[in-house]
Amino acid sequence: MGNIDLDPAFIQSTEHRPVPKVVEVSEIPVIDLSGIRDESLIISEIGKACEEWGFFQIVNHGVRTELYKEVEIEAKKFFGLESEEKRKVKRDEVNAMGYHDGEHTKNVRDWKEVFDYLVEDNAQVPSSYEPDDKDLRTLTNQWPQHSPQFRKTMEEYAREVEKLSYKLLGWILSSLGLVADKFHGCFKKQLSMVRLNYYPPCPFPDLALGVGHHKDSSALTVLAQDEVGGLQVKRKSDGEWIPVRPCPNAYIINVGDIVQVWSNDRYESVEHRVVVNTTRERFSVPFFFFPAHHVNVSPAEELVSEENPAKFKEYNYGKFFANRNRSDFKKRDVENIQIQHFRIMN
Ligand SMILES: O=C(O)CCC(=O)C(=O)O
Ligand SMILES: [Fe+2]
Repeated sequence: MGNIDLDPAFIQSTEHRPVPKVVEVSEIPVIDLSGIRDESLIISEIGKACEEWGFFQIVNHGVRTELYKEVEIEAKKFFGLESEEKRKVKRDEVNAMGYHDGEHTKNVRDWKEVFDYLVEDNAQVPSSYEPDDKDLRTLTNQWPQHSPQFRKTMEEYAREVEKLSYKLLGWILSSLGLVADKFHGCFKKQLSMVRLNYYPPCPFPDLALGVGHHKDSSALTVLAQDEVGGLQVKRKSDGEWIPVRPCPNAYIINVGDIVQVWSNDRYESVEHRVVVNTTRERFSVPFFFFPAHHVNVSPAEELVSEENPAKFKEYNYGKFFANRNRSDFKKRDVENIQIQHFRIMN
């Protein structure tokens, strides 16, 4: 039966038509963290996922579902305010915390609005990325005044996810044969922050992205997403963009640049991006587990040997952070700093 003869009653709407090429989607692993499970099993599943994907989802993670629901409610209320109200807590060149609607990833503007806050308020960071400039400045949280509940909810949420992050880091390090708390001290006076992301519907989803392709500079990231979907991960095996299917009450965990360096390249910080759509707004909440500014990052000595020399030179996390937050690279059209710049070519 040719198309011309087809009774229109058969014709599916565009979104439901089968696509000619069926892409086989393999999913990132889902790992069950329930306390009754054998910890060594959890560790080996995490190790395998870090090696193969750099991404995994976790369920039964212990963070209360109702608490995250409150975060979502407060985030929706906040982004629904008049822009004049949101701009009262706008971040600026000096203080990187607060509201922002013009973020760029790799010099292209992202289709999103964000609100950032520190897990440990205040935090010290280098004033400039120049290696010889020893000046520090203070980052401070800015809280919107429209709802007394906002700050309380966000602070409680940050504390819960921070606890989870230490556990996850411990398991990741154990899977590498390292002592679980080897790097815990690096997070005293941490720069960790929570970001509320709001992606409005976009009339040009084929032209713009919610977040352009990037890798996280964190040790690891703990991300909550709603049921809309949009996050895509670059599959290590073939470089295909694979959607991360929303899974109720799960967190998405990804290896960040710091774990890549600590692991001496065993675990890679994998590229990801966010696509937008024309009809549905989307919310997501990443927790970036960042060390203190004075921490110098280099491969764990246990993972370096004559046969397996260090793949990275040491770098200072504070300077890396300051470099990422430079206000001049958009204008100068240069690439922002990457751990690749510290790679040792053997
Ligand atoms: O919204 C998401 O799903 C991911 C956002 C993200 O990758 C980021 O903010 O670094
Ligand atoms: Fe990211």
